[in-house]
Amino acid sequence: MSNTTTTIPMNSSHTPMMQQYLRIKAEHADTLLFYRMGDFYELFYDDAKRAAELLDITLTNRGQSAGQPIPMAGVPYHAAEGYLARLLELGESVAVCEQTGDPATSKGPVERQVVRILTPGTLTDEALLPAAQESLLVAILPGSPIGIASLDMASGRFTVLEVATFEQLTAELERLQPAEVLYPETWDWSEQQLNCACCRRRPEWEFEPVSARAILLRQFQVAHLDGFGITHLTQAIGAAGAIINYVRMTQRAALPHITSIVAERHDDGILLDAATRRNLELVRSLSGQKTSLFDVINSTSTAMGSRLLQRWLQRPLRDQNILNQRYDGVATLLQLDHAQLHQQLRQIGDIERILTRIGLRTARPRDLARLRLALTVLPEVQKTLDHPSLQPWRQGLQSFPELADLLTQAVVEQPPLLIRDGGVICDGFDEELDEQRQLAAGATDFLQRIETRERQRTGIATLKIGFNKVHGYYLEASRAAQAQIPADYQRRQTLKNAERYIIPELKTYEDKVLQSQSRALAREKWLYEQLLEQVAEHLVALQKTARILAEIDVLRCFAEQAERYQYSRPELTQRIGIQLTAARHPVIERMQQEPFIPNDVTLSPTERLILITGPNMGGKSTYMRQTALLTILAHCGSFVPAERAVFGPVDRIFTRIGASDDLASGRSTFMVEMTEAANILHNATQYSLVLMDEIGRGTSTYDGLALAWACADALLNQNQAMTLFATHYFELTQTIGRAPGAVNVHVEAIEHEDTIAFQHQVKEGAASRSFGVQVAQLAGLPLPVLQQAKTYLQQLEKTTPAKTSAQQVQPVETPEPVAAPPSELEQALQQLDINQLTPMAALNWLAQWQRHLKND
Ligand SMILES: Nc1ncnc2c1ncn2[C@@H]1O[C@H](COP(=O)(O)OP(=O)(O)OP(=O)(O)O)[C@@H](O)[C@H]1O
Repeated sequence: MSNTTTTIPMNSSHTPMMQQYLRIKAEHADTLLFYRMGDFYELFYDDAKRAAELLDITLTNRGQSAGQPIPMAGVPYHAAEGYLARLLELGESVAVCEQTGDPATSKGPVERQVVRILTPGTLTDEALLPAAQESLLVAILPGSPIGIASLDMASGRFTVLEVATFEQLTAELERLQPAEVLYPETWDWSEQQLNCACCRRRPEWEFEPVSARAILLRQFQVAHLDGFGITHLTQAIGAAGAIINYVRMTQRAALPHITSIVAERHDDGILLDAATRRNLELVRSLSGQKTSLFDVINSTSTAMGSRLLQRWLQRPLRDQNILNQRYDGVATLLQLDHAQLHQQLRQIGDIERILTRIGLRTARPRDLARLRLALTVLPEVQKTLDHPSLQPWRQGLQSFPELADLLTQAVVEQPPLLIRDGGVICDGFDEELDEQRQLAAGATDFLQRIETRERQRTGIATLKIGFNKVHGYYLEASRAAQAQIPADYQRRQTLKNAERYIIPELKTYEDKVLQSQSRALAREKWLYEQLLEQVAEHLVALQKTARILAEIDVLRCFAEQAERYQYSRPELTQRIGIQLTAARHPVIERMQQEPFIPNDVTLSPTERLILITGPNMGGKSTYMRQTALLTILAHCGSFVPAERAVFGPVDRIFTRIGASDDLASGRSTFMVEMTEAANILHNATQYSLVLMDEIGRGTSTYDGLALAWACADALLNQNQAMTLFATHYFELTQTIGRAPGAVNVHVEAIEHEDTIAFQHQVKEGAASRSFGVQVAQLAGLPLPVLQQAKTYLQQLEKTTPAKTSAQQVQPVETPEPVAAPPSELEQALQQLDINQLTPMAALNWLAQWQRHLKND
């Protein structure tokens, strides 16, 4: 965010223009001011220095004012969009100040006004917005509860929710990834805490719930907010009011495209905390490469579909009815010609954002041409979707034949970029426009006749009529033809090789041409505005259609993925648990050359903690992550990469994966690890899926082991969560791994002549060792170091056998809740039916056991 404090004294010794500039700048102290001067936007003083630095443009001086040189930098008006886009991407905001007065009639500097303020979270211009991503404006009202409102200005989607804690707020911010955050000025959170490059403190009163309510009532033109189901969300209403206030201030226009507000409940979706979202790389990969879940499954046909897919992945739903409806949709689309639907949707394009620009009356001619194409394709889409299980979507899809006709009649096939240049409205659409155009064209014809006539009169074959802004129409002849110039020609301009002349007749027609041209342009502009008004009358219905099309686009993408990669339809049940048969990791299976080995997962109340051991690189993390990713995919409505997948209710997914220092906030690897673990232990329930990867490894062996043990125990016996627990502490396989409700599994590896081959197959039972040294060898650790490590390992195994055998961990006291697992002998004894036992059989039984124990 910029801090452009202009250090210029306001005094009357400035030139009149600088006085005007400084007056306007004073009202926009914290934004860059683009001040229109002719064909340029100029920036002055500190703004100029900042823009020159950020945009790498030349910093110059524009004379002096008040005895001081004025630093200045400028960008050409026609190329402004590119520069604006860069500034906004850097988190800057820009106030655009245009000339609003008529230079011809102005005394002193022409009148200027700020017509719009562009901020990262309030963009609607196609050129300034990333197509595939939302740019959300979020407002936060801290308190109890915390109110959150978010607006996607470019589509008009406006939502509110309330959360109880700051952790939940952080999780929501991680989900929303706002482009800009507003919060009360008295609140002291930093940009880093808010996870946003552009944070703005706004006056407290803008968040005041009573006046915020009044603002919303006015915006939606309703008497109360009951219809939106948000009446009780006082804090969220405060935040929503602040958003409308801010957007009105920046747009300086009505906001007709914001027609409703939706209340989200924090727990409607599977809750994912901030760390989990990052760790699972749902829509962004940690490395910044294109390998997030979204990247691999996104095959949507429209940008609005791609943005919706990201929203769904960020907020998996819990409502099984909606999910089943989506599965039905995907299953049906699989049967239909979804390639054809893809083609149709591609033609429909990003109408969601076009509609917003129509609402704001900033739509450009090509927006209307694209909307026209979309409306023409719509009946075909309706036909494609004519199927009973697609009714939930098909029903809401309207077609707009009259509007399509209107746009066909009104707008030319390939309109120019801007209405300013004319040529947008079709001939025959409006009589008056036709008349003006004919006049302009007639006069042009006349000019051509003059040209032919004068060529004949003078005998100069190259004589031609031209036009420029300074001299108007002129006759141009080459220097060589000077001798043939008649006496009634008046010389106007001398060029290197030519002379330009006027004759009185030319001037008369010049006026006619210019007048009729400018009248035609004015009429065209007026007609265009009328056209926008007419389309805007259907805005609400069109927006609804756009929303449905975006959903269809995502479901079609799910169908395509399911078909291409053999995904299957998930089954949902009310019984707690997750069962996956032959499940695959949706990202890794596509990224790597080697075939992916599918694995099963069974989580249920009786097998609720799976303790995973095995060598480094064996596939433990992959196994855990794929379970979470499949759960998320299924709860978006997608099919999943597994032969069979059954999900009971899931309320949250927690992960404690990977080790990263959070140096920015001064937390070490171990501290981050423990903070995340604490969050899990406080919040996980029996419906939660918990992934714990090598907890405790950030500290000393015994501390780590003790912590891992205690965490696993709590998850198993207190939280009773569905837990996947990967560890290198083999001791746990003998303790926790044998407790009721827990199972040991291991990933296989085969050791061969000092090296190791990974099977990536998850099997029952515990692994025996880690193969750390062998994996280090694969990683290319120098041979002498490896040999040394092997020697140390042998020594350690002799002197500190605690690392390798279960009995050796006895000194570590078993925590209370873990029942010591019955030994084989105890189990056999329990099962023995004494009443059925003869003395001889009893003796035999004893002897058998003694032999068995001696052999061991
Ligand atoms: N089921 C599988 N099929 C094929 N390849 C797999 C499978 N699982 C894992 N891999 C491959 O093995 C690599 C290592 O897997 P992963 O990171 O899950 O191992 P790990 O056991 O968690 O290792 P560490 O203990 O070092 O963290 C993966 O990047 C992937 O390339």
